[in-house]
Amino acid sequence: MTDAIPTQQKPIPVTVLTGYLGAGKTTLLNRILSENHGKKYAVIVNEFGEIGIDNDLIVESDEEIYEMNNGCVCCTVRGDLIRVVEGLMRRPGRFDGIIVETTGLADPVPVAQTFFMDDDVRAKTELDAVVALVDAKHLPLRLKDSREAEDQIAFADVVLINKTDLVTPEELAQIEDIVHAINPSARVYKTSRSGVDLARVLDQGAFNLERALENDPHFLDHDHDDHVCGPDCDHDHHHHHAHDHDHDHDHHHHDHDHDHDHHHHGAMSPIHDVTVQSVSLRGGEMNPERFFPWIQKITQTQGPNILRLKGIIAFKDDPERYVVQGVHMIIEGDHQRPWKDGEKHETRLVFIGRELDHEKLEASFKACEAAA
Ligand SMILES: Nc1nc2c(ncn2[C@@H]2O[C@H](COP(=O)(O)OP(=O)(O)OP(=O)(O)O)[C@@H](O)[C@H]2O)c(=O)[nH]1
Repeated sequence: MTDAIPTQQKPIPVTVLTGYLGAGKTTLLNRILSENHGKKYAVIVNEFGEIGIDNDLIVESDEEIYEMNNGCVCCTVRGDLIRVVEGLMRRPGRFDGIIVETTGLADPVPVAQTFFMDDDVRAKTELDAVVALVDAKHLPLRLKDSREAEDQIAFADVVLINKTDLVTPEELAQIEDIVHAINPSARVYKTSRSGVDLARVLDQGAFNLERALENDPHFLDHDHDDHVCGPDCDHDHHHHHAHDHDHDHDHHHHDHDHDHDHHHHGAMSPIHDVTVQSVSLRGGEMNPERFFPWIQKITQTQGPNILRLKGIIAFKDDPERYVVQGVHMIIEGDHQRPWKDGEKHETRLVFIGRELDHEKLEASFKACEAAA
């Protein structure tokens, strides 16, 4: 086309992936990025924990991945999200859709609101569906200790009850009942390893603004947008979460540097559950004979407090990166890919949980180093 007249672009569908820590969001994202569906997605991830492991767990693909900054989802992340989406919109035709993976502790409501509040974003995108992953094994526990888990299900258009391999048919039936009770209108599928026909997740046209407004009459209020979040930020959407201000001082020490213009004083964490904290450990090459017994012992003795652990492990004399991941007492590990030329053989490990003893974890972790 030589004509400079801009054509009206069809709004780009946006899929928001939500679900508690370790429920299977990245596993689903990796399926979307790996399957041969002939479509191109821009992916926006918002991770928790300052040493950026999540990004390393996403499969390598041609897809473009954008990171949102850690921060209070009410303002910092929303500002980031708008900037990223606006950037994408300047390149029409390059993407068939946008996928936003939120952190496991995030409330999906402010993320969804973003697509209605900024006029430019609203004109060019269309919230297609909020997809919630549920860890079938740990849902009963989550409903007891984490408000977010319930909010995520309640707000979803599509719910994947994942990890069906870890529960009995009776337990699974109970989980289904619970999910239906929390959200009677969601489309619900049972999955293992987030294995769902992507036609049931993408391009759903499922997001229902009326339902969102029924649940929260203030869903579209622009007041949310004008609000200047301070340390006492307590937005008036229907979820009231206490904000954690100071759990993790390192929180803003992340590698990428976004140009921020927010109004916080001091560190603001995306964690809405004040009892949850993260411990990030960095080290050199590990001795597998020390590391494996150590991590096993930690998950056995502190499993109930470990909501999530993930790490990229450099073992001495191992040409490949090793990934460990855990949720409570369930832990798995595997080689991921060869270390690249010039890549630093560094070990990074993040624990997210309650009552974690940073000093003890750090000291015992350091004792697993090959050079120790
Ligand atoms: N047994 C079993 N494990 C699963 C299943 N789905 C995912 N996992 C494992 O559970 C762990 C967490 O999966 P992720 O996809 O990273 O979960 P997530 O929701 O992205 O986690 P966060 O980003 O930390 O919130 C990984 O070790 C996965 O391999 C499943 O259906 N069954």
